[in-house]
Amino acid sequence: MASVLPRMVSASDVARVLTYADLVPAMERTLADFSRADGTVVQPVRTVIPVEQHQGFFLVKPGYHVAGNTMACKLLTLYPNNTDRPSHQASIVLFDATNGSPLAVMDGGHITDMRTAAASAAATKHLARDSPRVHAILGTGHQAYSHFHALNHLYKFDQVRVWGRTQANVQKFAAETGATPCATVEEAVREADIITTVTMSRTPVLQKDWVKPGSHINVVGACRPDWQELDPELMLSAVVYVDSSEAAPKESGDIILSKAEVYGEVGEVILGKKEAFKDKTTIFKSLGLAIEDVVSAQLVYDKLTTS
Ligand SMILES: NC(=O)C1=CN([C@@H]2O[C@H](COP(=O)(O)OP(=O)(O)OC[C@H]3O[C@@H](n4cnc5c(N)ncnc54)[C@H](O)[C@@H]3O)[C@@H](O)[C@H]2O)C=CC1
Ligand SMILES: O=C(O)C1=NCCCC1
Repeated sequence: MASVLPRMVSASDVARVLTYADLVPAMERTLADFSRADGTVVQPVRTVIPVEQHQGFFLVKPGYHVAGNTMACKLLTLYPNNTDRPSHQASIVLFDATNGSPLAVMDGGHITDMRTAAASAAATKHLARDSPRVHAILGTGHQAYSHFHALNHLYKFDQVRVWGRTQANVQKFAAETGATPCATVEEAVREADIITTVTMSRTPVLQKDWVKPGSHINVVGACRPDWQELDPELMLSAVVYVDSSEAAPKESGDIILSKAEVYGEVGEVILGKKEAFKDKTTIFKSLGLAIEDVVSAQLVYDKLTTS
């Protein structure tokens, strides 16, 4: 058979068909499937190549969802100093797992934003106390916007607060979303029920003393072994959940440098294998699973080919 060229899928194609209504339950199932550890998901810890000459990183993330017969690889660059383009740029190649043919080459930026936020929403659903009233977002970049929308999809908050290190960006985010702008992290997180850290910081931005006991914290930034977003005392005082207990001790500076114990994977909580300690302060340390990209890419492809 002659080779067939894969379909090109743009960011606007993705934005047209991908919704949190589909993605939050899909990521909930995917986190659980990953934690089955029975071969349902085949996924190595990602390869990260430092591009030292340009202060960047090149990440390669392949995954195969056996039960879903879905296979893809995300190629992602992380250039924290970019100013004229996004700090994270990605392409996802989706394959037909039956015969190995490439089906599509997709823009991976919007998928990364949305699937990360949907995974945090799924974790929050299982780890946060019921009826949270205040959500505090630290950071004003792509993930700040996607987490604002994904968490709003799940809950009706009385108030969403935002803090960022650049006040102009805080004001812009507030004007665009209706969130309450905050001048300091302490002001943003005071009495918050849910806190989401989505910064590119390499040193802690969130201190233990500012956090209400019993809150839930999604820690989404700091994907390098020497980067942190949280005060080590906060890490040590909370119950720490991760997406992958294989990747976390290799990749998460918040875990490695604080020496915090990982209680379990959020997927194990969803499966009922581990407890959700909702009465305690809970942390979901997200590093991002390749299988989240695989399942999201297949969802986009299915929607585009059936609509
Ligand atoms: N866990 C996961 O699956 C994923 C995690 N991420 C991580 O989430 C974080 C946010 O990603 P994006 O929103 O796409 O990036 P972005 O570049 O769009 O936004 C980064 C934000 O961090 C802020 N920032 C930079 N340095 C800071 C510092 N020293 N202190 C406080 N704030 C600082 C910037 O002002 C900006 O608001 C990054 O750390 C990124 O690597 C991104 C994608 C997936
Ligand atoms: O899974 C991803 O995609 C990412 N994870 C950590 C930060 C870079 C993007």
